[in-house]
Amino acid sequence: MTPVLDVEGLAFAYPDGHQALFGVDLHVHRGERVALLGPNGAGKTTLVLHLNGILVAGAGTVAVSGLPVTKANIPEIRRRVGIVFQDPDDQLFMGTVRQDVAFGPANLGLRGSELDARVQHALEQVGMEEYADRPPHHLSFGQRRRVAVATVLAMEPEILVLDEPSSNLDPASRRELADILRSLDVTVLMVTHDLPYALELCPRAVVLSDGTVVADGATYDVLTDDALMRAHRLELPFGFDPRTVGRPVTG
Ligand SMILES: Nc1ncnc2c1ncn2[C@@H]1O[C@H](COP(=O)(O)OP(=O)(O)OP(=O)(O)O)[C@@H](O)[C@H]1O
Repeated sequence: MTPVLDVEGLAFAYPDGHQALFGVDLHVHRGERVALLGPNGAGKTTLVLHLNGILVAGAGTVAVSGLPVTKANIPEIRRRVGIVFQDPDDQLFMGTVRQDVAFGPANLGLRGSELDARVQHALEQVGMEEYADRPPHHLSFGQRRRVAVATVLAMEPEILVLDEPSSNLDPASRRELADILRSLDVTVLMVTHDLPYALELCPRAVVLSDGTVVADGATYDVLTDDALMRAHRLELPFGFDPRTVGRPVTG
């Protein structure tokens, strides 16, 4: 089966010459939830920005369900790969929640009842249907993050990429978002420094360090590999022990 995400030998240097990625390989299959871990400056954001063509590979290839990420394919790639950025305010700019969620599918040409149904479904998936007519800037941060997820889900992406989805959420909102993400029938790639969240949500973790994949395996195995964790500046929160929590439940 073709992986939904196929990254092969991806290397990239920024225009100032800083080499951020060195031959990264990453293959993700449909329905997987994968945590992308690594210390500050490891290259996680740089990798993610290649997945929908914001950055273009210096060397190597990126393909989504077999379609290469190239300039010519960018409109279709952006439909297939939805990125939820860390700050929801980067993604919400219309007068109402409904308008924000409708923006992407309307750009794809959806109209009328088809568009309404798409918006309604996306809002239901994140439990925000009651807020459809509210201005996004009147919502709490956690509610805005959920709406940002809905704007991406409304595009019916093949891969949902989330950058630090648990940041700035209170414990209840954090858990609610985890429940939402678990309930979705979509492939998830989640960049996070929140290692308990990675363990809770993602059966698989990939560790990037200095632009290279240094580990790719079961999240539990990664987080309990003390030497690996120390070598790549990955620290569990005080008092958190994966051994007492166990492995994430699949599905
Ligand atoms: N526009 C840029 N120009 C030059 N170098 C950059 C640019 N953006 C990022 N870098 C460098 O590329 C490397 C990888 O950065 P990147 O933001 O991808 O890391 P990250 O793993 O996402 O880090 P963090 O966890 O802090 O968000 C870093 O050394 C960073 O300083």
